[in-house]
Amino acid sequence: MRRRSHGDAVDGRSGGHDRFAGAPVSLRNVSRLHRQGAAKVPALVDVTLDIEAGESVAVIGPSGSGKSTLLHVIGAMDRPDTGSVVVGGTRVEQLSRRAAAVFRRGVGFVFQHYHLLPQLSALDNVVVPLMPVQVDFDRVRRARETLDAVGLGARHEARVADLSGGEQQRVAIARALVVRPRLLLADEPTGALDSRTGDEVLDLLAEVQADQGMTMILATHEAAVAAQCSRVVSLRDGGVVGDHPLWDPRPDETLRRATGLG
Ligand SMILES: Nc1ncnc2c1ncn2[C@@H]1O[C@H](COP(=O)(O)OP(=O)(O)OP(=O)(O)O)[C@@H](O)[C@H]1O
Repeated sequence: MRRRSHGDAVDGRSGGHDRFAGAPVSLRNVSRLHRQGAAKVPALVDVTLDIEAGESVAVIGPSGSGKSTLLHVIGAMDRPDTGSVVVGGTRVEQLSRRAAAVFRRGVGFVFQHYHLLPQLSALDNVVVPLMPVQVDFDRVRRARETLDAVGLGARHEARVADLSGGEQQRVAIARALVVRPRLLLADEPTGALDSRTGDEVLDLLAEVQADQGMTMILATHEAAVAAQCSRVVSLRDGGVVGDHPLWDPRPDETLRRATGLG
């Protein structure tokens, strides 16, 4: 895996490396029932999970096992029916709508389908998350530096619709990083990419996570993607059925043994 030097900061401050603390994440007995017409679908069932500050955790499981719902309740995009979600000392499930919106501004989200504004430039997309907040720095400068850090130095002014899938995902990662998140949530971040481009995006995510020290939670159903993280949590039918560190220097092997995937 490529590693950037520590002097090559991603966070947009000049003057070298600027690592900041990740947020610990703690879920206690979290359940979430989705309604589908008359039916009730248990998306999360009594999930208890502790993630340390700065950990990188893959959440794996088959389609419908609750991976996205888990990320959504951690990131205040959805609210559990029961249980508690604490992120960096904040009781997320108790936040008002307004407070949840403020909380989300400090979380980096990366989605499978990028969720960018396609008619705007790469630069404008990265500036957008900084617009609602009072800042004492130059937004455009920080956005430019963040795009440079994800390898898009030459594409600032390009319309997102004209970029390749891999470039679009890099813009989405820059958009997530520009707020200097203490928590990065990535939902199938390589799901729409070919394997080579997907590997490059994964390398980038692993690099920024290691450089900046934020907590990262990455949902995937691919063993090779999960192997980029230091711990794998397996979900099935909304419940945690496995939780393994990936300590082996051959993570694919460890993952296969630990989870039966791959
Ligand atoms: N907004 C929603 N309304 C109704 N049902 C939902 C909603 N979101 C998720 N579900 C259901 O909850 C269950 C868990 O879905 P979730 O998307 O969290 O799983 P997943 O593991 O991320 O799946 P995939 O890998 O296919 O994205 C599924 O049965 C899904 O159909």
